[in-house]
Amino acid sequence: MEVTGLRKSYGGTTAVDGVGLGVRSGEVYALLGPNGAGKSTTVEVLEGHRRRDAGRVRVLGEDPARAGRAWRARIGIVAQSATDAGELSVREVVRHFARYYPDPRPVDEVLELCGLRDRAGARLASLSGGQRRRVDVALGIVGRPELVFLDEPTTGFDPEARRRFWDLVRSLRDSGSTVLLTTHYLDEAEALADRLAVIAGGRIIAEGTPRTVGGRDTAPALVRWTDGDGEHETTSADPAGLVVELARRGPVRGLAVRQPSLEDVYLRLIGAAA
Ligand SMILES: Nc1ncnc2c1ncn2[C@@H]1O[C@H](COP(=O)(O)OP(=O)(O)OP(=O)(O)O)[C@@H](O)[C@H]1O
Repeated sequence: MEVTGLRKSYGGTTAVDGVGLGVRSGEVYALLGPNGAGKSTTVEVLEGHRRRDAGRVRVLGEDPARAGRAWRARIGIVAQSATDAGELSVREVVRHFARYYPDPRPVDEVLELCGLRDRAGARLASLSGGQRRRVDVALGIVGRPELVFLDEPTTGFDPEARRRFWDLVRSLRDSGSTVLLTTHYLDEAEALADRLAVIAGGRIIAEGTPRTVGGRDTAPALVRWTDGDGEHETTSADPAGLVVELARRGPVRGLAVRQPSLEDVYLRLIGAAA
């Protein structure tokens, strides 16, 4: 995916204000940002579901605004709003969607991958919120997509379901799919993303790997220790040097060195952009 100068307004509200990004084939790319930052609008333009006001967009070599059925069969979408087909069973709805694609995954494989095998015969209306969300994911991957859009896919998942879903995303990547993920869970971005971008006010304010974004790898570290004078805590741009110095001074207990977490960096970036 290649995006430059993407803009979109709704009436007087500027939702996306000059976004540029590139997603390489086979990577998991996460878009992070607060509510209303412009993530879904960006994703919807890339999916071909929303018209843009300006900018150049290429997805799998085509402009989503003009791409046809064959292009659509190569992408999978898990949108924010849930599927509504309450009277059908889980298996029926997955089988139904599989018919839209030229080379679908076997229905049982999809149910297994999404942790829905035990609920295959249940009507959608009888599922819990998290189980419904898994059906959305199942419908997004049944077509064996080259590119998968996951817009806040694990909202409402319990911790075990979230871990299973992470395994599913990794197996999608291992099978060669490219994944664009939006999420509010920073641990999810850290666990899954090869690269990520932070978006605020319709602009990308930082981009990098989970380890390096926003200067995370070079930011001062928090160092805590206890010695004969009591407990101490300080930030240091040279934590290794500080630790050597502390060891030279005398016995130290409870030594901990903590680099900023992705959440620390994210909150700093968002705060600076506000
Ligand atoms: N259909 C619409 N009509 C009018 N304004 C809209 C519409 N969709 C989004 N907006 C506005 O555009 C801005 C960006 O919204 P968008 O849904 O892209 O943000 P988001 O980053 O996906 O937020 P969230 O994390 O809450 O899903 C917001 O100010 C929102 O109110």
